Amino acid sequence: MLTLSNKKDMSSRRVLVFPSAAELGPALARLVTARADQACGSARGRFSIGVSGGSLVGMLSKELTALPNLDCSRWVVGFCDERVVPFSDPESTYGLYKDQLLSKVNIPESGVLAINPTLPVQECAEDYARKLSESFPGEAIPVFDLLLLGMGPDGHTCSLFPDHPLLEESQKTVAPISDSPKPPPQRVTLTLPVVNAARCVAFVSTGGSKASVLKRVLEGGEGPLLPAARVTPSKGELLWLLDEPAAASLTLQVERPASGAHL
Ligand SMILES: O=C(O)[C@H](O)[C@@H](O)[C@H](O)[C@H](O)COP(=O)(O)O
Repeated sequence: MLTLSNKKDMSSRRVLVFPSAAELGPALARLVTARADQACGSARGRFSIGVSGGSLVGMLSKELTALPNLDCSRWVVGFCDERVVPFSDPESTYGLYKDQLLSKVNIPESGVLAINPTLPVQECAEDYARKLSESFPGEAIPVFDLLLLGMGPDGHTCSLFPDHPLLEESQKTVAPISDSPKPPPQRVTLTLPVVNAARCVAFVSTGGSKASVLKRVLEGGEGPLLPAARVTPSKGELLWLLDEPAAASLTLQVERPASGAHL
């Protein structure tokens, strides 16, 4: 069983609120480059990052491609989840990153861990799990240096949806899903044991439409834990990067970092 504790001392969770998404973006870039420098300078000698779709694609791509001296030659980029559609399909998260980021920085092709969307969804998940295990040799659970996650208005993250049996997956590192409530229905996703094994997990959530679900995820409430609330890295850091509209309903203590501050 890929078991990891799901409990985390909430005092090690940081909720960081920025005036707007425009000010959050550069802070996200600083987080990524700081973690990349740290990882590349460690015995691992490389930086492994998992990225998500949604608004994160544009924000991350814009901020990273604007940096003058970004060196991605020792980066390994995986996908926290992916839609099983051709790369040329506008729904392909890889396709979007390829156009907006991967083709514009010096990440070697061998450093990009993408799905094979020509495979049926079950085989696609197995194939992606194999790629991860080859890229993280000797690790039963791949330990990413940084996972960047989004959260949908229903509290989903990766392709882990509320009340879905995949939330209980404890054997696989990557799971197929054929009944995603959010289209397209066929996807592959990292499982919670992999997400919770990461050294750092950062959610990025912006806009007033996220305010009520964020309150439930971060401050609790009735009913079962939403998928995003189940992201509680067993040893790693957990950061929530929000803008003021998304944080509007929160009453918990948050940090409001100064412009240019290191996270
Ligand atoms: O595959 C998907 O359907 C998206 O990747 C999705 O999971 C997204 O990450 C969240 O809905 C948050 O999206 P926003 O950041 O755009 O709100």
